Amino acid sequence: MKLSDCLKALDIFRQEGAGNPEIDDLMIDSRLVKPGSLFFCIKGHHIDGHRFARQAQASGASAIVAQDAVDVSIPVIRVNDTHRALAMISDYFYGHPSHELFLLGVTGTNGKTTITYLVQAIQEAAGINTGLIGTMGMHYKNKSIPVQNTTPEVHLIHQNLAEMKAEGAASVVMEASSNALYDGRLHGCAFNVGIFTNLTEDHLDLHGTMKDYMYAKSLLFSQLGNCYGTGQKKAAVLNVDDPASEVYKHMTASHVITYGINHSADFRAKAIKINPSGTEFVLENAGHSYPVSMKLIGKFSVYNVLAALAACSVSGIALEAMIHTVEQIKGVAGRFEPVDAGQDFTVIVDYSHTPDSLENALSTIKEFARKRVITIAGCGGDRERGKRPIMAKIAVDNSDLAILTADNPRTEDPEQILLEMEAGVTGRDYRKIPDRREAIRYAVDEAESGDILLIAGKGHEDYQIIGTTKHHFDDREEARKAIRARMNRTN
Ligand SMILES: CC(=O)N[C@H]1[C@@H](OP(=O)(O)OP(=O)(O)OC[C@H]2O[C@@H](n3ccc(=O)[nH]c3=O)[C@H](O)[C@@H]2O)O[C@H](CO)[C@@H](O)[C@@H]1O[C@H](C)C(=O)N[C@@H](C)C(=O)N[C@H](CCC(=O)O)C(=O)O
Ligand SMILES: Nc1ncnc2c1ncn2[C@@H]1O[C@H](COP(=O)(O)OP(=O)(O)OP(=O)(O)O)[C@@H](O)[C@H]1O
Ligand SMILES: N[C@H](CCC[C@H](N)C(=O)O)C(=O)O
Ligand SMILES: [Mg+2]
Repeated sequence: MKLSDCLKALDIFRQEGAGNPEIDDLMIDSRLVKPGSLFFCIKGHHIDGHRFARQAQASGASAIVAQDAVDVSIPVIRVNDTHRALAMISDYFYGHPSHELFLLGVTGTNGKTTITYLVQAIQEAAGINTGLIGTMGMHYKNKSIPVQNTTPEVHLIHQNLAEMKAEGAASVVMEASSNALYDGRLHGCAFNVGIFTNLTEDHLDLHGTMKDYMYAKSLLFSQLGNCYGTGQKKAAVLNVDDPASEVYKHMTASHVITYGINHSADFRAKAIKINPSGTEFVLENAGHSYPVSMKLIGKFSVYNVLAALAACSVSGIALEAMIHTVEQIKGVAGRFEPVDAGQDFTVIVDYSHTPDSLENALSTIKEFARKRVITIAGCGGDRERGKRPIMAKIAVDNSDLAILTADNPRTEDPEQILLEMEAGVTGRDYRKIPDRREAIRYAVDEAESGDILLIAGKGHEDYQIIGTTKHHFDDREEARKAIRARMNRTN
């Protein structure tokens, strides 16, 4: 596409330097620039991308988009906000893919990934080809593309939506992280359905206060429903048991569908029974009751299923068919995933990396624990610090034995993170084992017949980030190795 065509996406800009080069792709990282790239200078959280304009030119960039002056000899498009221009140009460059897809976005502190998998499974079973974008990558048909972010950068979103559409997707379900909503990574995405899970403490390093965190998430709902009469169905799917829904309800111009357990809702679960191999409940919808018996475990899983059912009802899929699909789902990788290597105690790997999710995981376990509960927990480095003492307290107070350890210390000192966690622990005994591998071995060796060991925080992750290096590390593999080693010693 010619530069002048790309610029049709912008209403306000100024071109410095003559020329109308061909644009082959859109880039925000100078290290990835190729001949023909249009390079956008983004002011990031850490670095100002304008510093790399010359490097982009040296790598063959055709033109630059910048909000500040840059010293290059290729055409420069000056705009007020480069990131916004990136969103507008990407949407145009890739042919407005989100307008032709049934696009669902999921926001909330916990449950986003799980709900995207549920929605994809329900829609696929109903014959709606569905792509997925989220924490565990971008997936469509047999293709998987790894991601750096739960919600990728805006040009990657539009590019991948276009590819999914070209390969036959009718719908895409994606996670809308608060960081991404706030940073504008979802600008230009025409969502049909916005789903809200819950709002509890996380990411206050970026958002500052819970109120600002709540408003960042509201951006998904204010993007919905401003185009009546287009034939596009739109709905906000809100959790009535979370007070933030009351705010979001007023922020969307679209239809609202509610779900919940504690209050009256369009999709409501009652008579919930949790056991070690699944959960049963009665779904109430439009005056009818439907028994549900699923393999997913816990009250939080009931919330996720209600959200997915409510969201998929927008496409008109029959409720009985949706329930049938949900009942077949075995689980989502790293979310309450059992590890069975023939041991006589239970091991559960779970991606609970927030206070609320850890509390939920432990309260679910308590529903069926007959003997001791052993918990391994850590907190990520270069992430919100306020949650550290809270998570440590939850782990220690709700376990017979808690082991505090490292979880992606990144550029922070793991010992310092542990000290901040320990500040929240009062009066009860716990162990501190900074090396996560050692912590897992210790816990496995301590476990006795019938105990439950929860390894929290990393779920599906197959790495431990130390400094800026990703080392291979998988809680499920480590648990298996530790169990085998223990069995070999005792045999
Ligand atoms: C703190 C934060 O949000 N960072 C995101 C942000 O990067 P940044 O603002 O730090 O970028 P920067 O390093 O300052 O660089 C500025 C610009 O210079 C460019 N650059 C930089 C170096 C160079 O040599 N050449 C060059 O061109 C960069 O490509 C960038 O365009 O923009 C990048 C591109 O979109 C993101 O990948 C990056 O996510 C980092 C990896 C991250 O850890 N983000 C977390 C906090 C996050 O967003 N998490 C949420 C999930 C949360 C949840 O699920 O609960 C997510 O959606 O992933
Ligand atoms: N509805 C829910 N309410 C509270 N906790 C939940 C809920 N669903 C899942 N969890 C807990 O949160 C963990 C993470 O779940 P999931 O990956 O689905 O959330 P997420 O919102 O995608 O997280 P991330 O912000 O890292 O992308 C799970 O392992 C489980 O412990
Ligand atoms: N999406 C979350 C994932 C946290 C996972 C945990 N293992 C950690 O590294 O803190 C984040 O980026 O904050
Ligand atoms: Mg996720």
